[in-house]
Parts: sequence; C-alpha cells; structure tokens
Amino acid sequence: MNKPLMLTVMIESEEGLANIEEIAATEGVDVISVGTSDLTGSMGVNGDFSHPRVTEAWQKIAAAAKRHGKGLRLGGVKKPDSVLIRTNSIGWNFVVERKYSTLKSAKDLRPPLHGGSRADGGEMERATTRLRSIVARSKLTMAPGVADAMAARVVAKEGYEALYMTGSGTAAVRIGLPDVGLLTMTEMVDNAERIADAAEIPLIADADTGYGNPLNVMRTVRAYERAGVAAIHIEDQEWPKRCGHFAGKALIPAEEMENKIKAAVDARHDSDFMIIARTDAYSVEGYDAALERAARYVEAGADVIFVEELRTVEQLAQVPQRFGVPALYNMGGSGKTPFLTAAEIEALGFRLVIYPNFIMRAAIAAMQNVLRELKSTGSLEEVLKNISGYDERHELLKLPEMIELQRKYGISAVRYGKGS
Ligand SMILES: C[C@](O)(C(=O)O)[C@H](CC(=O)O)C(=O)O
Repeated sequence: MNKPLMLTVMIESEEGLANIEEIAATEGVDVISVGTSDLTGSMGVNGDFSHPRVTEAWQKIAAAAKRHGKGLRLGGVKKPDSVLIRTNSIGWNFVVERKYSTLKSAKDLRPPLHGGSRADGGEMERATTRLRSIVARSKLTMAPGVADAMAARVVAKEGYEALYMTGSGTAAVRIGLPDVGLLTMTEMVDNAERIADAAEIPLIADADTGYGNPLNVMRTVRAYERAGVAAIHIEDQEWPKRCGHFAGKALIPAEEMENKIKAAVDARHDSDFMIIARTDAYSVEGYDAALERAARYVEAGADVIFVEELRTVEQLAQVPQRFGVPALYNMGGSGKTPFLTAAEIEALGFRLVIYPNFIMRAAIAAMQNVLRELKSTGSLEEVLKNISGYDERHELLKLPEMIELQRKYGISAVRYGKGS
C-alpha cells in the first residue's frame, strides 16, 4: 500500500464518551467522528440534538480532539449552523458533513503552528498540542536537556521527540555560574526562545520559581508561551532558589504555591501549554509532606507532577500512580535520584524523563580532551579523529537550507566543503 490511510474512530456511546481522552490520545488515530444519533440513544435522550448534555458531549469530544491534534467530524447533524454556533466556543475549526469522502486529511484540520509556517506553505501542529499528545500516550518520552540552540539541533537530529531547557545549564552557559538563582526571568525566556526556534520538537523549559508572586508567574507564563515553549515547570522553593539536588533549600508555604499554579493556569492563552508543578519538599519536609504538596498542586490545576530529589525506587513508584496526572522523572546527575534505565522509568509509569545536564557534561569532557591533547602535543592529528567534521557541523546548522534560501532570494550563495 503506497497511499497513507486515514484512521477515523467513531464515538457513539456513553462509554466512548467516558474514554474520549484515551481514545483521542491513541497514536495512529487521525479523526474522531461523533455518531450523534446513536450517541443520543445511548445517553437516554434519543434524537434530542439540542439537549444540553449533547452539546456538552460534543464540546468534550471536540476539546479532546483539539488537545491531541486530531481532526473532528460531527455526524448525524441535521442543522450544521446551529451546531457550529453552539460549539464554536471551544475555538476549534471542525467539519460538519455527512460524507467521509470530503475530508482530505487529518492534517488539514490541525490548528496553525505556534509562531511559524512551513516552507511548503502547509500548516503545522503547534508544539504545545504535540507535547500534550505525546504525554497522553501510555509510554515514556525522553527529553534531553540543552542550554543552547546548537545543542537543540543535535538532539532533534538524533530523533528525540522532545527537549528540555535546563536552568542549571542555562546558568552555566550564559554566565558560567551554578544554579543558585542568579538568572532573571527575561534571561531564561530569551534562552528558551532561541532554543525553541531551533528545536523542531516541543520544548519543556525550566521556569524556576516563576520569578515572584502569582502575578509575576502570570507574566512568566505568557513570556514563555510567546517564546514558543510547550511546557514549563515551576517549583515551590523560596528565592533565591538553588539546584534541586543541592542541600539547604527553603520552601514557600504550600498555599502560596497553590496560588502560583492557579495563576499559571489562568494566565496561559493556549490551553495545551502545560504547567508542570515541581515540589522540592522532600529534603526539607520529608517524603509524606512532598506527596501532600504534590497532591495540592495537582488539585490547583497542574497538568504534570514533578517530585524532585526522590531517592529510592519505592518512593518514585508512588508518583505516577497517585495523582491522576502524568509524572515527570528528573534524571538529575547528582546520583541522589537513582540512575534507572528508560525502560525501568517507563515501567514505573512515568510519562516524561528529563536528562538535564548529561550533554553539557559530555561537552565539558570533550573540550578538556581537545585542549589537553593540543597543549601536550601541539598537533591536531588525534584531535581531528574525535571531533565533529567541518561539513557535518554546517549541515547540522542548516547551511544547505540557508544556501537554498540565498538562491531563492537572490543573495550570492555561500559555498563550502572540500574543493569549493
Ligand atoms: C532540573 C534542574 O532544575 C535543571 O536546572 O536542569 C536541576 C538539574 C540539576 O542541576 O541536576 C535540578 O534542580 O534538579
């Protein structure tokens, strides 16, 4: 079969309605179709299309389809206009029609890409929507940590589906200092924007404490949203915060953090932009208190939960089971949190794992090796065997695409590579 198939699933029972989130999250499903007549039968309001529960059902299904980037078809609808009026409050452009054949492809139904367009003029899925559907799958997604746009390109090229902007890495790369609350919100957002621009995959970013009280958090959320970030994590440390794996942390009261989470949720413009609540309570108040805080932050509206610095598999195993929202595993490099494999983390039920500083540490070691070899031998012979090639680097940095654009817009085109 050469032609790609479009997979449409039909919701026509209360059971389907109850499980819509999982159905919409299923990989391979392109379009959700509502069999409205049968659905009204199953709901006990046979044929009553104007019943408020029917409108509610359409809205719930449409919202799930939107969240997971799926197309939507409302079937059995007799008065399309009235349906459009009643459901357009969810802001989703859907198709009301009676024949599948007029639907070209699920991609045509997707909302436009956040802040961008594709070279072929087509629409792209937003990074936020993409990340939400990734996290809704019942499997683990690995998000390697980066602190600059070039590293983002390396990660995307290696075929990862998501990326993490590490705050500690950002402090390291931007000011050469550790993660002790030195960077401001605007410096973090500026870094995130450059990474998100280069990333090509959804970016989860560190937003420390949200940089102040709930009103500051609102500005922070909007700034990260504008930067093209797909999700941020906010933690309950006092300012100046410090790396979660350092000793001597202090916390804000749980109630204040709940208000920060509520403010974050209220501030986002894009409902797919995810707020990840992080609690640093474990080493300050103990395990039970950390889980209690996590539960309160989920109740306040967090989309994903991140309990920092847990030490044992037994402790970690509770987190994905307990809160009814996806859980994030921080593979911090300190060794306090066990160095589990991705398969082990997935088996515990986590949906996201971040590897904040491993690439950066690899780069430090690689830089030292080059410098030491060069200093002791004065020769590049050994060095050249172990570094990225000259052309490889330029391909990573999209020079071929830039040359195409130079040609297209009448700029004298760069030449590179051997012999040119
Ligand atoms: C996740 C983290 O906030 C980060 O900045 O990457 C750090 C990671 C680290 O420095 O090990 C953390 O506080 O855990």
